[in-house]
Amino acid sequence: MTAIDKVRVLVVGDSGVGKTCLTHLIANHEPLTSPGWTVGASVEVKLHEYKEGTTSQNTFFIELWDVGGSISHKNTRGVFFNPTHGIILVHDLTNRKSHENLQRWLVEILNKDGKDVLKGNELLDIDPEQFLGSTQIPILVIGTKLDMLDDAHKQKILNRTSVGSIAEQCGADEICLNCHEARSLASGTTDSVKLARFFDKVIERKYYNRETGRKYATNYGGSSMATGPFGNLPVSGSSLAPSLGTFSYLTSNSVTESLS
Ligand SMILES: Nc1nc2c(ncn2[C@@H]2O[C@H](COP(=O)(O)OP(=O)(O)OP(=O)(O)O)[C@@H](O)[C@H]2O)c(=O)[nH]1
Repeated sequence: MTAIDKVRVLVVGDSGVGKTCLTHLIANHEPLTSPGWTVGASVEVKLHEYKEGTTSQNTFFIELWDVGGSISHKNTRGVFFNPTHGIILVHDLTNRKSHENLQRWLVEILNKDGKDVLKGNELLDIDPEQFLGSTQIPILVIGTKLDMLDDAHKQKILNRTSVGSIAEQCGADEICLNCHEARSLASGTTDSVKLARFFDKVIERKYYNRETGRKYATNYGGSSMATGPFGNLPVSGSSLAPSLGTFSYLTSNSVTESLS
């Protein structure tokens, strides 16, 4: 019998940047071309192999919380931010403003009352490195709609360094992709490796002792139940692969919590 630990990753960014398409691609390995507008938050779940191929390999649930980006829900979406074990900051490569706004998203998540960094509605000049220092929450920056750039612009983006970008300021990796293309995150690609490394970091921060590298003990009540993303779920234990069938509704259907 087995129990599977979970981490909660927020997927945030302005409305329309492609968070729902991206979340679907990460969780299902296939594109979603006609997403609905997200009201509140929708959750997709995937199984991730921590440090795959090493002696430390272990299976975890990753909950991907796709938080609706509409400004009209700004005052209420804070309910989705706790706890936060990792953050995926999403921007649209064809919309520079959506990249500039990522700093606001960080402020909103990490400093919910905006104290010291917001003056009225204006963002004061903050240093994300210092701002993040105490939290050490792993961050990944993803630029979407790569397919909508002309070749010259695409090359420029793919060849640019992260100097001065929010990714550099946060010490984060950066991925640029087309969410409508399954191959964008196909296993073995550089971007899929970056994504796996990010999930490993999130898991490590929550479940592993930094000094010893050992996993903290987790204590579950029933040995025939796994703590699933939305509560306890029966697990067949002898092999993980068959149990995936039991969980398939979690990965194929989104759960939407409406705030309105
Ligand atoms: N061409 C192209 N279109 C994309 C890509 N990613 C998303 N889109 C499109 O962008 C639009 C918005 O995508 P969503 O995933 O709903 O965006 P969102 O960030 O979840 O939006 P909210 O729910 O309002 O927060 C949809 O029409 C998507 O099909 C991409 O990589 N390339």
